Amino acid sequence: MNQSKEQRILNFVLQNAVRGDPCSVVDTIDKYCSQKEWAMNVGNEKGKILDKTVEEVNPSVALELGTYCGYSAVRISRLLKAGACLLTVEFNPEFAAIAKQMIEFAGVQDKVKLLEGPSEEIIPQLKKKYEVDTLDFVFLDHWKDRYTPDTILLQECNLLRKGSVLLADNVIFPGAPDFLNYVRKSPHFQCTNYPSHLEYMQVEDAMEKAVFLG
Ligand SMILES: O=C(NC/C=C/[C@H]1O[C@@H](n2cnc(C(F)(F)F)c2)[C@H](O)[C@@H]1O)c1cc([N+](=O)[O-])cc(O)c1O
Ligand SMILES: [Mg+2]
Repeated sequence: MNQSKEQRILNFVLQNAVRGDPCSVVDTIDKYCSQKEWAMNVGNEKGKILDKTVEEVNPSVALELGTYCGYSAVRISRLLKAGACLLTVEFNPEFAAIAKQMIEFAGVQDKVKLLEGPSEEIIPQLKKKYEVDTLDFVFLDHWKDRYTPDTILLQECNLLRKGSVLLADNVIFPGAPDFLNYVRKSPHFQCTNYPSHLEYMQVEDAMEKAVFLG
């Protein structure tokens, strides 16, 4: 049974990155995916926008939708203060298994909680089952047609507070037009666009920051 691309990415990290060093894990994934096999990690260029936003917010509780191989979970959690945590949601069991190993190799497992399942199931459980009050930061990088329904669901579940920051990947490519429309038209969000490029490619992309106004 030949290996998946995600397994090859993990193996490359296990053999080439420094155990316990999140930066080396992030750099090693970027090296593999820029030189050997493209993969849908947020990448280093948009990753720097993600870093700046996380540092600005300095979240106590962060949520990521779309773990994939764990690249952005490692990237985000390396910046979290002591006692802060990232909840990351992954739907695909194979990807979740890869991400779990990636997170453990990077040594950030104490800051990251990997939740397996669909967002429409997990989001309504965050308060009672995962003891979340409100979310300080949300990174949206899962299926693009889920950005809007999940943003609405987060509001319905009272998981956002005045100042909660949403950051969405890929609002240009592959694109999330209905999400852009929704947050930019809503009186409850203050939006900022950050032009960038698709990971490992010279294709236009952008990230959108949407601050919840309450
Ligand atoms: O399709 C893209 N991303 C979709 C990403 C999808 C990932 O999010 C998971 N998920 C689904 N639901 C949930 C949750 F949380 F809801 F449960 C989590 C999926 O299993 C998958 O691992 C994409 C595509 C390109 N591209 O260039 O084609 C570039 C990118 O940066 C991309 O992010
Ligand atoms: Mg993405």
